[in-house]
Amino acid sequence: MNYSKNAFPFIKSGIWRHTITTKNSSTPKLVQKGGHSFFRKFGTQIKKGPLRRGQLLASGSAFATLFGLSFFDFSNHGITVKEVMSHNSPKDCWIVLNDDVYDVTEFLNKHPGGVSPLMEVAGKDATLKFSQVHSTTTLEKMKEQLVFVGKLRGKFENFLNEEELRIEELKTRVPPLETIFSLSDFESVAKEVLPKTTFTFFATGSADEFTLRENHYAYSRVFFKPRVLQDIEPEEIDTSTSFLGSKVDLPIYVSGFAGSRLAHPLGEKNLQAAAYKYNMMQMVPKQNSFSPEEFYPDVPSNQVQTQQFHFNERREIDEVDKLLRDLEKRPTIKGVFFNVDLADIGNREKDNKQRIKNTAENAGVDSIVDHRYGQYPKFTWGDVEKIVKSTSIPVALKGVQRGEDVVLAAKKGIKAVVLSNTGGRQLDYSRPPLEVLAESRKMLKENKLEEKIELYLDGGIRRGSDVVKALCLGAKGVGLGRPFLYAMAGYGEDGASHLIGILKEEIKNNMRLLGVKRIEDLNESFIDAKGLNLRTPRANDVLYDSAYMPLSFPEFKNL
Ligand code: HEM
Ligand SMILES: Cc1cc2nc3c(=O)[nH]c(=O)nc-3n(C[C@H](O)[C@H](O)[C@H](O)COP(=O)(O)O)c2cc1C
Repeated sequence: MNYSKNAFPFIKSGIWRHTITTKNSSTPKLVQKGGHSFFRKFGTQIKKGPLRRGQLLASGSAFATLFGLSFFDFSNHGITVKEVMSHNSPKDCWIVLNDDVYDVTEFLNKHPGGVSPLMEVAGKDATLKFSQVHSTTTLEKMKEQLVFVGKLRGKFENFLNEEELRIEELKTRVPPLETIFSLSDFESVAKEVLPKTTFTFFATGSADEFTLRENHYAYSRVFFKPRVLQDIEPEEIDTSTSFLGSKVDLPIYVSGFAGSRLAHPLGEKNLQAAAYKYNMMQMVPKQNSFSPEEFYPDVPSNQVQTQQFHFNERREIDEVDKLLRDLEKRPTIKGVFFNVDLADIGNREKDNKQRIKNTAENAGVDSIVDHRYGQYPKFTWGDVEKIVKSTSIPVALKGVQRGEDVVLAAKKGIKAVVLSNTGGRQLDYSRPPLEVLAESRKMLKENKLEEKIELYLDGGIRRGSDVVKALCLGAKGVGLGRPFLYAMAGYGEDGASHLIGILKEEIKNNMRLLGVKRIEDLNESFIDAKGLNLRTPRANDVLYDSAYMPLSFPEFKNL
């Protein structure tokens, strides 16, 4: 399957016309609830609502063929849609993936993403939802865990539900990109144009979200000490630096995360293109929704990328050599970042609540019990040592959270660490990475190891000033996660590029005002970080706070 952007130039417009032309949807509603009706304009066609998936473009079937789908099946063999739909409970759950019907009842409690995402598509065609989070590789690797029932006969009649209709309409009138001035502006648009379940998956953190909030607020505890009257021409400001030996034009990178295709159909490809445009590093996620065969043909050989990887099963640790050999052959990959804060999945309570609510509604049951804990395999310093010895690729760790571990990593030949708590999605009350950075720099200096390892950090970075503060405290570079998802949600690749442009200008502006010409000249003398560890009252950050979603309490039933 080729998802090359050139094949679908209109996708760049940010309007997801094609998403409603496929038959493979996760929301098969045989009747349109509520009878919404309004005029909608698509190119030269004007349609009057309620929209049916597949109804849209005159060339719908040709389009579907491009996606490797066929709308009609005239054979009498296979399993009917009605039959599939009757297997929609936790005790008897079938789903359809690419016209193959699977019984996933046994798999429900083994699914690393939990029971509820599967129950959301119980008795339905799960192809689209699956492809938004997984690549075809995931299915191939795990097929033996699913029970193949047979081929689907016919097609699901899919209508857009009310939320989807509202979103499609909103997407035709998102604010012009020129009116997006900050990363928070992107977030406000994303909150409107993403389904609630998706926004909740992106935005929320674990438990009471103290870490999620502190990640960001830590930056507000550091102030600048500008140097005045410097002999610097405005155009002399240079934001370039080097990451793991490769030159990049910005000290920021797009982090590796799941779910890009939930934000936009071209997900990670948008990020790759925008990162290349700015010569900014892209960390390619393990959970890339494109398989390597779909993803890498579009990647120029001089792009700067790294690979993020985590282990879902022990087998993957034992077979890590294969991964390393593959990565060694990829010219763009400058390092591999292994997650080290995944001894268990974080308690993402808000996300789970939202999913369970959705799922229970869809499945017509009161509640769903989700088992997500205790699924990750043991991954130790011993494994890390073996990996370092067995590859020529620089090995790095993502998710380090204390100075002692940074020192240990440097001693064991690790080339870089990302000080990260996975954006507040793992252990709540983990400290903000900015604090860990200050601690780590000090401990590396004490151990004379500061030249041995590069320090990166991510979590809560929303302004150029945040970036500059982290660099002053000794970070080589900083990663961003959610802002890229939000930018893509409203505007696809253009949004991702605009986001980088905003940060670049903010960084340059901060450097000019600080009296600093080059990234390597930023140091601790430019900041006052005395308050960094004082997690005491703070001034409200209005933009950040207004986008924040509070945790909700259980609701009474409507009888
Ligand atoms: C039946 C076939 C499926 C298989 C074999 C499968 C496999 C997996 C695997 C291996 C992961 C862990 C990924 C990682 O941590 O690297 C995962 C996570 C996940 N899956 Fe699935 N999955 C399936 C179906 C689905 C469907 C149909 C949905 C959505 C409706 C879904 C949604 C998710 C989500 C939301 C996550 C968690 C992502 C995260 O928190 O990072 N999965 N799945
Ligand atoms: C929706 C979502 C999914 C994520 N998935 C992963 C993942 O699969 N692997 C990983 O290492 N980090 C993952 N992350 C964490 C990011 O890589 C990054 O550490 C974090 O988002 C940085 O915080 P920020 O979002 O505040 O910028 C995910 C983050 C989000 C928001």
